[in-house]
Amino acid sequence: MTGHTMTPDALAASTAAEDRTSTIAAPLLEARAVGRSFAQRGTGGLWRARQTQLAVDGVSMQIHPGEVVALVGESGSGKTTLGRMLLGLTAPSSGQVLFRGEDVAGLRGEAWQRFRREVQVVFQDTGGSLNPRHTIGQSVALPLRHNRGLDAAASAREVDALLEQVGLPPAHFRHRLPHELSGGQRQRVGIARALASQPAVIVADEPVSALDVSIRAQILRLMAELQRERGLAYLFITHDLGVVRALADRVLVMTGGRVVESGSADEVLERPQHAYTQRLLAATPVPDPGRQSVREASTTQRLNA
Ligand SMILES: Nc1ncnc2c1ncn2[C@@H]1O[C@H](COP(=O)(O)OP(=O)(O)OP(=O)(O)O)[C@@H](O)[C@H]1O
Repeated sequence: MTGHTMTPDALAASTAAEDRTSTIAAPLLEARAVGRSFAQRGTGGLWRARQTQLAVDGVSMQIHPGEVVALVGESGSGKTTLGRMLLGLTAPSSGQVLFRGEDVAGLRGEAWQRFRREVQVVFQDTGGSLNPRHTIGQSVALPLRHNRGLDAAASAREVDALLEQVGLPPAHFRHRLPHELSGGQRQRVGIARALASQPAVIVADEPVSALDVSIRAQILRLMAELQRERGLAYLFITHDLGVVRALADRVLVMTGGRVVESGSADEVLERPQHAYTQRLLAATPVPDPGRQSVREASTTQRLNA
């Protein structure tokens, strides 16, 4: 199957049709013609010359259980804004975001809590958002106590299991403070914290772009492993096409707030149809055989970043 360039509606219909998982599982997360505009301050005066800017313009897309979807595009194309709408952090100006078929705008009480638990985020500098006075153990315990209601003993056991899973030996890291960790180690803590809520999907917004190149592959390998082991779905927001090749099942290409092309990672990277995607690929060489090495990495390769 080849990639496509088409209108958002046609794209949504095609995405649903081409995705074999759509016939067996309802989407976890779905954007239906979502748009978001922001007021922009004009240059002529403080508030007089206000204009609105359409950061996301009628995007439709779906993320199914266990699926890794990459969202690529240049800076300013609207990727983060779309991700924030899928996370419920930014309200759409138009259209709908659905979680397990229900409009997120209408979720209340337990349904809203379930959405907040099951849809987690890992930011570029997730480690930077850790409370500097909380130990790593306390930071990871917080969602266990709040979101899952575990008692102190159960949450201590789970903290250790989670730290172990992200490659941070608990005896060594549990009592440390964030400033005592490297950037890669802090990002592992951020991943552990996201996992603590037992998510079905993680929105990962440039999760490795702040890290040294040598550390990036380790974190990507960890994320690929966790995805496989836990059957997680990811929305991977990135401008790094190497990451797409390494991890993604499906790719959406955004420019100017719109999705202009979608398809399997191989289709889009090997046979890009849209001129924008072709330019993006020409501007960014995509290293090969990373896909295999990251996807098939074994747990023994997990290193402390
Ligand atoms: N809170 C906001 N207020 C005003 N404008 C905003 C806001 N958030 C985003 N924008 C604008 O919307 C557009 C899309 O931004 P967005 O961050 O979604 O793009 P992006 O593709 O994620 O870029 P990057 O890769 O640089 O993060 C940009 O022009 C940005 O300036």
